Amino acid sequence: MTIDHAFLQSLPKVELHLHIEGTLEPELMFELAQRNNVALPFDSVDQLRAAYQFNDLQSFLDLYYQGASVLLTEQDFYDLTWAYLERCQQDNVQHVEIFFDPQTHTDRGIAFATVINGIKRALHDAQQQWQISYGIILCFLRHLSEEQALATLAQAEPFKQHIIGIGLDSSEVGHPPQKFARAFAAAKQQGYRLVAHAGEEGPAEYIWEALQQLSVERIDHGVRCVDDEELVALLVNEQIPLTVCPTSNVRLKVFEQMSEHNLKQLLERGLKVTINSDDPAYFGGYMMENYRQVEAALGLSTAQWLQLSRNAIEASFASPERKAELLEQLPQR
Ligand code: HPA
Ligand SMILES: [Zn+2]
Repeated sequence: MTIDHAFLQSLPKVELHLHIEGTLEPELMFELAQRNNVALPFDSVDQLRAAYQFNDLQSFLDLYYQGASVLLTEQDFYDLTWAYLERCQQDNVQHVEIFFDPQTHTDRGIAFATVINGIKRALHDAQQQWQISYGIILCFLRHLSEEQALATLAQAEPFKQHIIGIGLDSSEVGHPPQKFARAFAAAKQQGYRLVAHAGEEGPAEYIWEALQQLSVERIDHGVRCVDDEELVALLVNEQIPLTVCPTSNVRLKVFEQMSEHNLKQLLERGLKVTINSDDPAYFGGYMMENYRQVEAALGLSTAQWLQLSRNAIEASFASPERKAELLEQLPQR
């Protein structure tokens, strides 16, 4: 049968790779800039959106960190997160594990508490209103030092009950996972679940390092694993989830166009692939748009769509009860 919009919409979705700062739409950025008296180097929403032409990860990160400068108060973080959750509701996303980058904010003098309390309150409200379940994952910025990561981990301590895991993001090449081996060991000892970005622009070797030296349970992106057969075999055998971000990969030129994306190949080789939106305000696609573009370019079967959905539920850090609830919602075909 052909895959139609109604079928994709009906799939119970789980988002495992989403940077909350990457959901800041230009309209909200301008609204917050005005509210907080922050100057933006753009005259209009249209001019800002026109600047979203990226050559690689770094060209995106430069704008992404600049955009975050409008976020000052707890209400700003609430409004940011709430706007994202409204989109989740539209796209039938029922469980989210969102990344936040505390260092982007604490380095500007914003209190850790301001950031996490705003994010947390919006997630709590969405759970009440729409039964969306959630986890919060704190990411270390890998272009900064391991000492700074350890200091951030210490700052997180009073909020530990609100944070399910630790991740690693920002500029990948030149900042291998092993740089954060001690920080991840400390996080593991404190009981956090562990994930890391690896194999987006960086080599397959970084995926090995994330697994062996950081002990992560999931790999964020990971699409470059195909360069190493032994690694692919391990990822398949251990069923280590890859949180793949199709529109992000095309916009950051990891793949020139969606038809060249290796997602279908990864799936056919038995890797535990999931689909995620990464930074949807910058890459032009929330979950349904990612599903739609993948289907249009790669044409997956019904069984493959169900597999992707099942993978995301199983790969999540949701409770066994919640996972069972989500699995029950998969269409029977
Ligand atoms: O895709 C990404 N990669 C690395 N760092 C990031 N920070 C936001 N998005 C990303
Ligand atoms: Zn990411």
